[in-house]
Amino acid sequence: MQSLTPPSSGINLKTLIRTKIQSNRVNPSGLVIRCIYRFDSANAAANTGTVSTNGAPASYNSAGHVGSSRADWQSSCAILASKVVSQQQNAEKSGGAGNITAVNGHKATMDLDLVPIDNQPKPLTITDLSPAPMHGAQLRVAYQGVPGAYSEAAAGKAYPKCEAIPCDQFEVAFQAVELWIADRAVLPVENSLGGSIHRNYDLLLRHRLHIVGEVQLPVHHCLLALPGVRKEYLTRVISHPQALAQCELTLTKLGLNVAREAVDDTAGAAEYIASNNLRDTAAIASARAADLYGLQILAEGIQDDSSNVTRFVMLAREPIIPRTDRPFKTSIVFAHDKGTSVLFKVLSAFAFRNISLTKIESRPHRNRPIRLVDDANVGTAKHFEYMFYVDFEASMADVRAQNALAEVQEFTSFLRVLGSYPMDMTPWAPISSLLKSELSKLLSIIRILNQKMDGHDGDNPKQNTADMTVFVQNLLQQMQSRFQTIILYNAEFKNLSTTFLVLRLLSGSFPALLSFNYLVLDKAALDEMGNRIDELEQSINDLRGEMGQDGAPSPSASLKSKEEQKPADDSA
Ligand SMILES: O=C(O)C(=O)C[C@]1(C(=O)O)C=C[C@@H](O)C=C1
Repeated sequence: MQSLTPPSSGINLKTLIRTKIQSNRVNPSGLVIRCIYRFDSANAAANTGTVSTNGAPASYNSAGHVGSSRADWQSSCAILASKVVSQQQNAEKSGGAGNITAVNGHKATMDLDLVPIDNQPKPLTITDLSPAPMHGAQLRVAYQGVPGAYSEAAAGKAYPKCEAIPCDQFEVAFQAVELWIADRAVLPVENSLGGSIHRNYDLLLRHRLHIVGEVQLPVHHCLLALPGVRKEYLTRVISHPQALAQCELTLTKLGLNVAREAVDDTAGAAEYIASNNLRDTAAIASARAADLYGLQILAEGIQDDSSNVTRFVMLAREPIIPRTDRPFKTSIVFAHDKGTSVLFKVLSAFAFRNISLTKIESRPHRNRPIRLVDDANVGTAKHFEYMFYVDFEASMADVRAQNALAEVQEFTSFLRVLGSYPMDMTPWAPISSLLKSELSKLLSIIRILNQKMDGHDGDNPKQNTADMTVFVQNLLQQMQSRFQTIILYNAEFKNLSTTFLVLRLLSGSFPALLSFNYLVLDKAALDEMGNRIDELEQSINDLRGEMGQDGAPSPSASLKSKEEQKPADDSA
């Protein structure tokens, strides 16, 4: 994965490492960084010591803890940074703003009238962690990414009015809390479409923070590009790997069979396009990222499932006191010397007590990834070893949970409670309200278009054709993207009256639009919009059939018949 960090005005990993390399006189091609990791008892035995980035064997110290000084901690983070430096060196060798190999290589000059990105908070980097700043009264919440990332929104949902602190890596967010730079971290652990964010599972084990809460955030992805860029110009789409995975099918449906490239976060992808003036690249990111970095939205709601949700956990230095007066969840991680055969026994400890599991995840047991079982007759079986992460619906204050864990402990060689915390019970945002808001935006676009077509907008009656062309193209692009969103929502939309209303309006508006737009829109765009209307109508008819509704006159039939009546040379 490429790494994008904020504009070069701030101190970042690159500068930290450059300084580090110079002061240590280390040859970059054989960079060896002294690193002491902090690990659990389960990991302590094997994961401490000197790590070599050039593949040289590592040696370990016996303490199994991070060194007591800040310098020790910083050097441990230099591992991340060394990777960044090598990427940067590659980028410098290969050159070209089109490559995302540079770490936040904001070298390209900006000739766009964009929102000044320098006003945005910069992601926290290793150097910012020393010395610890004075604490204000506001809760400081670390998240991974740059402003506009979904993690920032999750931080705001978890802790309204908090001071959200952007961090360039998940690891930095963990460390920020451990070093009292931040009070909490909010990190994604799983998504309903893309699955688990494995890195954070591994980091939960490596660090000593406690899960103190969870938030589930509906993730509504947009396709963003520089103003004026059209889908046809695109040769690649960049985003966080999770976001790329969540939009895979829709991108293909949109005809975007272009290269996909993974970067560190969604908003970072948007920022990168803006900073490097990349006209052949689109980002998958939030509407807020479009606002912040001056990009236009080419398509909205492009996630493959309209109810796309990411679950984030809130982390703190201290656990919260578990309660039983509201729904709680508990997260544990365990391993066993004898491998996976114990899994059934562990899980039955919950089943017998009627405790529901909400999630189970396995990760490689990094200390002992392989277990050899020798059998003189048949040879040697090589089993992979796992750490198991389980979330269950009960509070640690609940005696059922305590008994279940006492039993689990009997079967496992390692068990840790990652946290017992209130479940996110916020009501599900009904899809119809999202759809209604999309429809009302579509309606206002149609109204503006109608005014323009009729020459009633009055603000500039002498507007020349070129201005009008750009204006209408822009509005039609917005309409297309609203259509896309509506179609995605429509599958779940049961109340069809608003949809019919809009279609009727459209059937009134389109003939005028079409007659004008034969001059200003290419045929592909028109066809695409026509197809969308047909698809929408088809799905509405299907639903109406299912619901036994009376047939209203087909809006698109009326659109088509009006279109057929249009004179061939109608270009006014
Ligand atoms: O890149 C972002 O905006 C993030 O906040 C990260 C992240 C993730 O890690 O899954 C969060 C939510 C979305 O699922 C996509 C990306």
